Amino acid sequence: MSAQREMKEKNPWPVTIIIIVIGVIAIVALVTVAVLQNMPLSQKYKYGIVLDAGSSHTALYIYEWPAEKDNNTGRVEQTHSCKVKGPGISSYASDPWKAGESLKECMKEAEMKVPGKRHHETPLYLGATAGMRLLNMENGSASDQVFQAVEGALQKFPFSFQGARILSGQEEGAFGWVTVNYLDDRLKQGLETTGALDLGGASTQISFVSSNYNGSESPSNSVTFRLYGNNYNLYTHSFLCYGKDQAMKLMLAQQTKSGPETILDPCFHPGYNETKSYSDLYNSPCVSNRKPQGAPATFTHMGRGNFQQCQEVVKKVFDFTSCKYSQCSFNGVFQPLLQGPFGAFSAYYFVMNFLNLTNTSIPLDAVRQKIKDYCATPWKQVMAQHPDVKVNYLQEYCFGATYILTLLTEGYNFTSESYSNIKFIKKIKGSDAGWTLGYMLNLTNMIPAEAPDTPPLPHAGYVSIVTLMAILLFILFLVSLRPLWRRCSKHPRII
Ligand SMILES: Nc1ncnc2c1ncn2[C@@H]1O[C@H](COP(=O)(O)OP(=O)(O)OP(=O)(O)O)[C@@H](O)[C@H]1O
Repeated sequence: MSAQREMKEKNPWPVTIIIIVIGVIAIVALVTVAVLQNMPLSQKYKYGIVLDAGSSHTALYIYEWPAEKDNNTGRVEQTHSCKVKGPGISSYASDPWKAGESLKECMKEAEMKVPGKRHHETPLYLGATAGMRLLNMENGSASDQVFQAVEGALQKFPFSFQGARILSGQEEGAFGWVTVNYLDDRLKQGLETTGALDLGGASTQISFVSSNYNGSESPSNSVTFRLYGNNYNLYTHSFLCYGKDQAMKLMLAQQTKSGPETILDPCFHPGYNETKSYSDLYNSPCVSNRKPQGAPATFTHMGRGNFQQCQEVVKKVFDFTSCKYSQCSFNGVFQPLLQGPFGAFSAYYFVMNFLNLTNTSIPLDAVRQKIKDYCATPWKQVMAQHPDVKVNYLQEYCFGATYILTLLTEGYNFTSESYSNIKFIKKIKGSDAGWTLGYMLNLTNMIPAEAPDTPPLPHAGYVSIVTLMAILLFILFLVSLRPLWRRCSKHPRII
């Protein structure tokens, strides 16, 4: 009986198996905890809405980011955009309530897109750009009334409305630059930044960091940022009246100085023939003081389709005669030496994309030739080739492309070499390039001034080390049981 008990006590296998099972369970539990610990709890998101009230139209953007990465390094993404039907809010000066009405459809869409339980905490901003800047210059009370109407309409929605205001040209340029560099991940990583070129309807912005600009020359062009622990001294300038639509008015004003009844415009296709009103052409503060005395009510706008002549007329809208700084772009505005890559968006993209010219490795001479051929194409043929393109856009691509090329090369001094540093872009990683994202990131303090503390090990490294250590400990434990194994193998089992 006692010999039998001794035999039972000396059989170590059940104990060993139990130890192995417990050990395996312990390893699995440890690794599971390590994997789960650092995972986002449940995917909760926060939202922000920005309305870009531009001169030509208003667009609504919804941004989304993981709630636990709020105020940190979480990637903010555009999840939805809505183009407001009709013109920009500045066009409703004589019917301000319609400006508010116009936003309702997109706002209702936003109500559907943002989860109901997040509505009240979702900030809603409206930023107006050059159209409202011009209206405000021209008629301050009309601009106030438009804002009242817009604010009244937006307050009726369940979001956290943070106000409607006009952005300065400097803000528009700087936030466009923040957007591009945030989306490209250049800020967090402290990489060389990308300059931003924005061509709107009524203004155009150029923003970039140049190592030979510290803000001392022409300080009004300087914006400083401290982002993720890096200091940036940004050069930025917004040219009011040099957006695509207002620049066209400047160009047409050049050709109608003497109040003619007909103009043969080199920037429009041969065969183009439209009757236009002088008061519509001269209705903006960019040209109103140039309206020819005694001009007839209308003029016949005919196309000639000549790129070189168009370029000559376009050049005349820039003033290259005076510069009180070490160097200027145009109109006496300081500009440091161009540096680094550039992202060109809004109308830069629309126009160059239409002409299949977004590839900037195409030599400038070939670009010119393509625009030349396009401008010379008869208007009837252009319309027949592009039945799906809105005529309002279609008629302006010849002027648009000539203006873009002239602005870049003569205005900003891009050369045949530096032209290839430009990338014509619409979106970066699914988000539209423009000032809206940078504006929201700034107002929600989403980009920290200092680099956030990062854990000493990345999550994958942490999990690997925990797994490895657990396996090693288990092997050590098994090795420590060696005397038991030996006993087991030296004494054959007695039955
Ligand atoms: N698909 C398109 N093809 C050609 N031109 C377009 C297209 N879409 C918009 N545009 C034009 O491009 C220009 C710039 O448009 P965008 O919406 O960026 O300017 P905006 O915000 O209205 O102007 P601003 O920023 O000066 O207030 C406008 O003249 C607009 O009419």
